[in-house]
Amino acid sequence: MTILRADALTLGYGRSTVVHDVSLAITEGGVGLIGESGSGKTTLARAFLGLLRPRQGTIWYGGQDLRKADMRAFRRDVQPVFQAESLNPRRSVAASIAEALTDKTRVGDLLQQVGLDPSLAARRPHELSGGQRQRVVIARALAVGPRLLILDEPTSALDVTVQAKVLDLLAGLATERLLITHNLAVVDRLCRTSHVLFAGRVVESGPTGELLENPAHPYTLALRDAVPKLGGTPPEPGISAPPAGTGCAFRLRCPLAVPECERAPELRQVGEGRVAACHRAEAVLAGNNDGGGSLGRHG
Ligand SMILES: Nc1ncnc2c1ncn2[C@@H]1O[C@H](COP(=O)(O)OP(=O)(O)OP(=O)(O)O)[C@@H](O)[C@H]1O
Repeated sequence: MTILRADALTLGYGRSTVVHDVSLAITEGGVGLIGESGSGKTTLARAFLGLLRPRQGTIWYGGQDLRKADMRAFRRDVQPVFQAESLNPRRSVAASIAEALTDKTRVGDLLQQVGLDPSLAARRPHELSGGQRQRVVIARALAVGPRLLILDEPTSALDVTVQAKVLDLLAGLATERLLITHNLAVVDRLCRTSHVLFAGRVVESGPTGELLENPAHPYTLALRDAVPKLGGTPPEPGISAPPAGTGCAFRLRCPLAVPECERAPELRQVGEGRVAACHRAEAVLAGNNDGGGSLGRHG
Protein backbone atom coordinates (compact mmCIF):
# COMPACT_ATOMS: atom_id res chain seq x y z
CA MET A 1 0.00 0.00 0.00
CA THR A 2 1.45 3.37 -1.03
CA ILE A 3 1.68 5.65 2.00
CA LEU A 4 2.27 8.91 0.13
CA ARG A 5 1.78 9.91 -3.48
CA ALA A 6 2.27 13.21 -5.29
CA ASP A 7 -0.02 13.94 -8.18
CA ALA A 8 0.95 16.74 -10.60
CA LEU A 9 2.66 18.69 -7.85
CA THR A 10 3.83 22.24 -8.39
CA LEU A 11 5.69 23.94 -5.54
CA GLY A 12 7.38 27.26 -5.03
CA TYR A 13 8.44 30.09 -2.78
CA GLY A 14 7.27 33.67 -3.22
CA ARG A 15 7.23 34.42 -6.93
CA SER A 16 9.32 31.48 -8.03
CA THR A 17 8.12 28.03 -8.93
CA VAL A 18 10.81 25.46 -8.19
CA VAL A 19 9.04 22.12 -8.65
CA HIS A 20 6.92 21.61 -11.75
CA ASP A 21 4.21 19.03 -12.26
CA VAL A 22 5.82 16.16 -10.36
CA SER A 23 3.93 12.89 -9.92
CA LEU A 24 5.45 10.06 -7.95
CA ALA A 25 4.45 7.42 -5.45
CA ILE A 26 6.44 6.21 -2.47
CA THR A 27 6.37 2.53 -3.21
CA GLU A 28 7.83 -0.45 -1.40
CA GLY A 29 11.54 -1.09 -1.31
CA GLY A 30 12.60 2.54 -0.97
CA VAL A 31 12.32 5.48 -3.34
CA GLY A 32 15.22 7.75 -4.23
CA LEU A 33 15.13 11.35 -5.38
CA ILE A 34 18.36 12.21 -7.15
CA GLY A 35 19.52 15.53 -8.52
CA GLU A 36 22.12 18.23 -8.20
CA SER A 37 21.98 21.11 -5.75
CA GLY A 38 18.96 23.32 -6.37
CA SER A 39 17.00 20.75 -8.37
CA GLY A 40 14.13 20.83 -5.87
CA LYS A 41 14.70 17.66 -3.82
CA THR A 42 14.37 19.26 -0.39
CA THR A 43 11.39 21.31 -1.56
CA LEU A 44 9.62 18.09 -2.55
CA ALA A 45 10.57 16.48 0.76
CA ARG A 46 9.11 19.45 2.65
CA ALA A 47 5.85 19.05 0.76
CA PHE A 48 5.79 15.31 1.52
CA LEU A 49 6.27 16.17 5.19
CA GLY A 50 3.29 18.51 5.08
CA LEU A 51 5.53 21.57 5.61
CA LEU A 52 4.88 23.21 2.24
CA ARG A 53 1.51 23.53 0.59
CA PRO A 54 1.22 22.55 -3.05
CA ARG A 55 0.55 25.41 -5.46
CA GLN A 56 -1.06 22.92 -7.76
CA GLY A 57 -1.63 19.21 -7.52
CA THR A 58 -2.25 16.98 -4.54
CA ILE A 59 -0.35 14.88 -2.04
CA TRP A 60 -2.32 11.76 -1.21
CA TYR A 61 -1.78 10.19 2.21
CA GLY A 62 -3.37 6.78 1.96
CA GLY A 63 -6.56 7.62 0.11
CA GLN A 64 -6.86 11.15 1.47
CA ASP A 65 -5.72 14.61 0.41
CA LEU A 66 -2.96 15.50 2.90
CA ARG A 67 -4.56 18.94 3.42
CA LYS A 68 -7.58 17.22 4.95
CA ALA A 69 -5.76 14.44 6.79
CA ASP A 70 -5.49 13.84 10.53
CA MET A 71 -2.06 15.46 11.08
CA ARG A 72 -1.45 13.66 14.38
CA ALA A 73 -1.67 10.30 12.65
CA PHE A 74 0.41 11.67 9.78
CA ARG A 75 3.20 12.85 12.13
CA ARG A 76 3.35 9.35 13.63
CA ASP A 77 3.40 7.66 10.24
CA VAL A 78 5.85 9.91 8.41
CA GLN A 79 9.06 10.99 10.11
CA PRO A 80 11.93 13.11 8.80
CA VAL A 81 15.57 12.08 9.25
CA PHE A 82 17.66 15.17 8.76
CA GLN A 83 21.38 15.59 9.19
CA ALA A 84 22.95 15.16 12.62
CA GLU A 85 23.40 18.93 12.99
CA SER A 86 19.65 19.10 13.64
CA LEU A 87 20.21 17.66 17.16
CA ASN A 88 19.89 20.17 19.98
CA PRO A 89 23.47 20.58 21.29
CA ARG A 90 22.28 21.16 24.87
CA ARG A 91 20.18 18.01 25.06
CA SER A 92 21.46 14.59 26.04
CA VAL A 93 20.93 11.69 23.66
CA ALA A 94 18.27 10.30 26.01
CA ALA A 95 16.41 13.63 26.18
CA SER A 96 16.46 14.03 22.38
CA ILE A 97 15.01 10.57 21.83
CA ALA A 98 12.61 10.63 24.79
CA GLU A 99 10.92 13.79 23.47
CA ALA A 100 8.87 11.64 21.15
CA LEU A 101 8.23 8.78 23.59
CA THR A 102 5.43 8.23 26.03
CA ASP A 103 7.26 5.23 27.47
CA LYS A 104 10.64 6.79 28.38
CA THR A 105 12.12 3.40 29.26
CA ARG A 106 12.36 2.59 25.53
CA VAL A 107 15.38 4.88 25.00
CA GLY A 108 17.82 2.02 25.62
CA ASP A 109 15.97 -0.29 23.20
CA LEU A 110 15.99 2.35 20.49
CA LEU A 111 19.71 2.99 20.96
CA GLN A 112 20.35 -0.73 20.60
CA GLN A 113 18.15 -0.87 17.52
CA VAL A 114 20.41 1.67 15.82
CA GLY A 115 23.59 -0.08 16.97
CA LEU A 116 24.50 2.24 19.84
CA ASP A 117 25.44 1.25 23.36
CA PRO A 118 22.74 2.42 25.81
CA SER A 119 25.52 3.79 28.01
CA LEU A 120 25.78 6.70 25.54
CA ALA A 121 22.35 7.97 26.60
CA ALA A 122 23.69 10.65 28.94
CA ARG A 123 26.03 12.19 26.37
CA ARG A 124 25.47 15.41 24.46
CA PRO A 125 25.86 15.49 20.68
CA HIS A 126 29.39 16.99 20.79
CA GLU A 127 30.53 13.98 22.84
CA LEU A 128 29.62 11.61 20.00
CA SER A 129 31.19 10.82 16.63
CA GLY A 130 29.43 11.95 13.44
CA GLY A 131 28.22 8.41 12.76
CA GLN A 132 26.91 8.04 16.32
CA ARG A 133 25.08 11.37 16.04
CA GLN A 134 23.44 10.25 12.82
CA ARG A 135 22.31 7.05 14.54
CA VAL A 136 20.75 9.13 17.31
CA VAL A 137 18.81 11.12 14.68
CA ILE A 138 17.56 7.84 13.22
CA ALA A 139 16.62 6.51 16.68
CA ARG A 140 14.67 9.69 17.34
CA ALA A 141 12.74 9.29 14.10
CA LEU A 142 12.01 5.63 14.89
CA ALA A 143 10.75 6.46 18.39
CA VAL A 144 7.17 7.08 17.27
CA GLY A 145 6.98 3.87 15.21
CA PRO A 146 6.71 5.48 11.75
CA ARG A 147 5.72 3.67 8.56
CA LEU A 148 7.83 5.95 6.39
CA LEU A 149 11.13 7.79 6.90
CA ILE A 150 11.95 10.80 4.75
CA LEU A 151 15.73 11.05 4.69
CA ASP A 152 17.46 14.16 3.36
CA GLU A 153 21.15 13.44 2.70
CA PRO A 154 21.34 11.23 5.79
CA THR A 155 24.99 10.28 5.35
CA SER A 156 26.55 13.11 3.38
CA ALA A 157 28.40 14.53 6.39
CA LEU A 158 30.01 11.17 7.24
CA ASP A 159 33.23 9.67 6.00
CA VAL A 160 32.97 6.74 3.65
CA THR A 161 33.37 3.82 6.06
CA VAL A 162 30.99 5.33 8.60
CA GLN A 163 28.57 6.11 5.77
CA ALA A 164 28.55 2.46 4.74
CA LYS A 165 27.67 1.36 8.29
CA VAL A 166 24.81 3.85 8.58
CA LEU A 167 23.54 2.69 5.18
CA ASP A 168 23.62 -0.92 6.44
CA LEU A 169 21.55 0.16 9.41
CA LEU A 170 18.99 1.93 7.20
CA ALA A 171 18.85 -1.00 4.78
CA GLY A 172 18.01 -3.32 7.67
CA LEU A 173 15.03 -1.30 8.91
CA ALA A 174 11.55 -2.51 8.03
CA THR A 175 10.30 1.10 7.66
CA GLU A 176 9.66 2.41 4.14
CA ARG A 177 11.84 5.28 2.96
CA LEU A 178 12.04 8.25 0.65
CA LEU A 179 15.67 9.16 0.31
CA ILE A 180 16.99 12.42 -1.05
CA THR A 181 20.55 12.56 -2.19
CA HIS A 182 22.97 13.52 -4.90
CA ASN A 183 24.91 10.35 -4.14
CA LEU A 184 23.98 7.60 -6.56
CA ALA A 185 25.70 4.87 -4.56
CA VAL A 186 23.34 5.65 -1.69
CA VAL A 187 20.18 5.21 -3.75
CA ASP A 188 21.67 2.13 -5.34
CA ARG A 189 22.00 0.61 -1.86
CA LEU A 190 18.68 1.74 -0.37
CA CYS A 191 16.08 2.39 -3.08
CA ARG A 192 14.38 -0.03 -5.41
CA THR A 193 12.96 2.85 -7.46
CA SER A 194 14.50 6.23 -8.26
CA HIS A 195 13.42 9.51 -9.77
CA VAL A 196 15.93 11.94 -11.24
CA LEU A 197 15.13 15.63 -10.86
CA PHE A 198 16.54 18.37 -13.00
CA ALA A 199 15.47 22.01 -12.62
CA GLY A 200 12.41 20.98 -10.62
CA ARG A 201 11.14 18.34 -13.05
CA VAL A 202 11.36 14.58 -13.05
CA VAL A 203 13.46 13.76 -16.11
CA GLU A 204 13.76 10.02 -15.56
CA SER A 205 12.23 7.34 -13.32
CA GLY A 206 12.64 3.61 -13.04
CA PRO A 207 14.12 0.71 -11.10
CA THR A 208 17.33 2.11 -9.58
CA GLY A 209 19.66 -0.64 -10.79
CA GLU A 210 18.53 -0.37 -14.41
CA LEU A 211 18.44 3.41 -14.35
CA LEU A 212 22.04 3.61 -13.15
CA GLU A 213 23.29 0.74 -15.28
CA ASN A 214 21.71 2.07 -18.44
CA PRO A 215 20.38 5.63 -18.15
CA ALA A 216 17.80 6.87 -20.65
CA HIS A 217 18.31 10.58 -19.95
CA PRO A 218 21.58 12.40 -20.70
CA TYR A 219 21.38 14.11 -17.31
CA THR A 220 21.20 10.78 -15.45
CA LEU A 221 24.16 9.65 -17.50
CA ALA A 222 26.14 12.77 -16.63
CA LEU A 223 25.34 12.36 -12.94
CA ARG A 224 26.28 8.72 -12.96
CA ASP A 225 29.56 9.24 -14.70
CA ALA A 226 30.48 12.18 -12.49
CA VAL A 227 29.69 10.52 -9.16
CA PRO A 228 30.61 6.88 -9.49
CA LYS A 229 31.67 6.19 -5.91
CA LEU A 230 30.18 6.25 -2.46
CA GLY A 231 31.15 9.56 -0.89
CA GLY A 232 31.79 11.28 -4.22
CA THR A 233 30.83 14.87 -4.73
CA PRO A 234 28.31 15.95 -7.35
CA PRO A 235 29.21 18.05 -10.36
CA GLU A 236 28.65 21.75 -9.91
CA PRO A 237 25.73 22.91 -11.99
CA GLY A 238 27.14 24.24 -15.25
CA ILE A 239 25.17 26.46 -17.53
CA SER A 240 21.93 27.33 -15.78
CA ALA A 241 18.66 25.97 -17.06
CA PRO A 242 16.86 28.03 -19.70
CA PRO A 243 13.61 29.65 -18.54
CA ALA A 244 10.61 27.36 -18.23
CA GLY A 245 8.51 26.92 -21.32
CA THR A 246 11.43 27.15 -23.73
CA GLY A 247 12.11 23.51 -24.36
CA CYS A 248 14.14 20.92 -22.51
CA ALA A 249 15.79 22.56 -19.49
CA PHE A 250 18.87 20.36 -19.91
CA ARG A 251 19.52 21.14 -23.56
CA LEU A 252 22.25 23.75 -23.01
CA ARG A 253 24.31 21.16 -21.16
CA CYS A 254 23.34 18.19 -23.28
CA PRO A 255 25.85 16.61 -25.67
CA LEU A 256 22.98 15.10 -27.68
CA ALA A 257 20.79 18.19 -28.04
CA VAL A 258 19.13 18.69 -31.42
CA PRO A 259 16.77 21.46 -32.63
CA GLU A 260 13.81 19.32 -31.55
CA CYS A 261 14.88 19.86 -27.92
CA GLU A 262 13.53 23.42 -28.11
CA ARG A 263 10.16 21.71 -27.77
CA ALA A 264 9.81 20.53 -24.13
CA PRO A 265 9.87 16.72 -23.97
CA GLU A 266 7.11 14.92 -22.08
CA LEU A 267 7.83 12.01 -19.77
CA ARG A 268 7.26 8.90 -21.84
CA GLN A 269 7.78 5.20 -21.50
CA VAL A 270 11.25 4.07 -22.59
CA GLY A 271 11.27 0.53 -21.21
CA GLU A 272 9.41 -1.65 -18.78
CA GLY A 273 8.66 0.42 -15.68
CA ARG A 274 10.86 3.21 -17.02
CA VAL A 275 10.02 6.72 -18.18
CA ALA A 276 12.23 9.58 -19.38
CA ALA A 277 11.61 13.10 -20.62
CA CYS A 278 14.02 13.17 -23.54
CA HIS A 279 13.56 13.20 -27.31
CA ARG A 280 16.88 11.35 -27.57
CA ALA A 281 16.21 8.65 -24.96
CA GLU A 282 16.66 5.82 -27.47
CA ALA A 283 20.02 7.22 -28.52
CA VAL A 284 21.10 7.53 -24.90
CA LEU A 285 20.04 3.96 -24.15
CA ALA A 286 21.76 2.65 -27.27
CA GLY A 287 24.95 4.58 -26.45
CA ASN A 288 25.01 2.83 -23.11
CA ASN A 289 24.27 -0.60 -24.44
CA ASP A 290 27.24 -0.74 -26.72
CA GLY A 291 29.31 1.02 -24.05
CA GLY A 292 31.02 3.10 -26.70
CA GLY A 293 31.21 6.65 -27.91
CA SER A 294 31.08 9.72 -25.73
CA LEU A 295 28.17 8.25 -23.78
CA GLY A 296 29.96 5.13 -22.57
CA ARG A 297 30.49 4.59 -18.83
CA HIS A 298 33.79 6.03 -17.71
CA GLY A 299 36.40 3.94 -15.93
N1 LIG B 1 12.83 29.00 1.64
C1 LIG B 1 13.11 29.29 0.37
N2 LIG B 1 12.76 30.47 -0.19
C2 LIG B 1 13.03 30.76 -1.49
N3 LIG B 1 13.64 29.90 -2.34
C3 LIG B 1 14.00 28.71 -1.86
C4 LIG B 1 13.76 28.34 -0.48
N4 LIG B 1 14.25 27.09 -0.29
C5 LIG B 1 14.76 26.70 -1.49
N5 LIG B 1 14.62 27.67 -2.42
C6 LIG B 1 15.03 27.60 -3.85
O1 LIG B 1 14.35 26.51 -4.45
C7 LIG B 1 15.20 25.81 -5.35
C8 LIG B 1 15.23 24.34 -4.97
O2 LIG B 1 15.87 24.22 -3.69
P1 LIG B 1 15.95 22.84 -2.91
O3 LIG B 1 16.53 23.12 -1.56
O4 LIG B 1 14.64 22.16 -2.97
O5 LIG B 1 17.01 22.06 -3.81
P2 LIG B 1 17.81 20.74 -3.49
O6 LIG B 1 17.73 19.91 -4.73
O7 LIG B 1 17.34 20.12 -2.24
O8 LIG B 1 19.29 21.28 -3.30
P3 LIG B 1 20.46 20.82 -2.26
O9 LIG B 1 20.93 19.48 -2.76
O10 LIG B 1 21.49 21.89 -2.41
O11 LIG B 1 19.83 20.77 -0.90
C9 LIG B 1 16.54 26.50 -5.29
O12 LIG B 1 16.63 27.39 -6.39
C10 LIG B 1 16.50 27.28 -4.00
O13 LIG B 1 17.28 28.45 -4.08
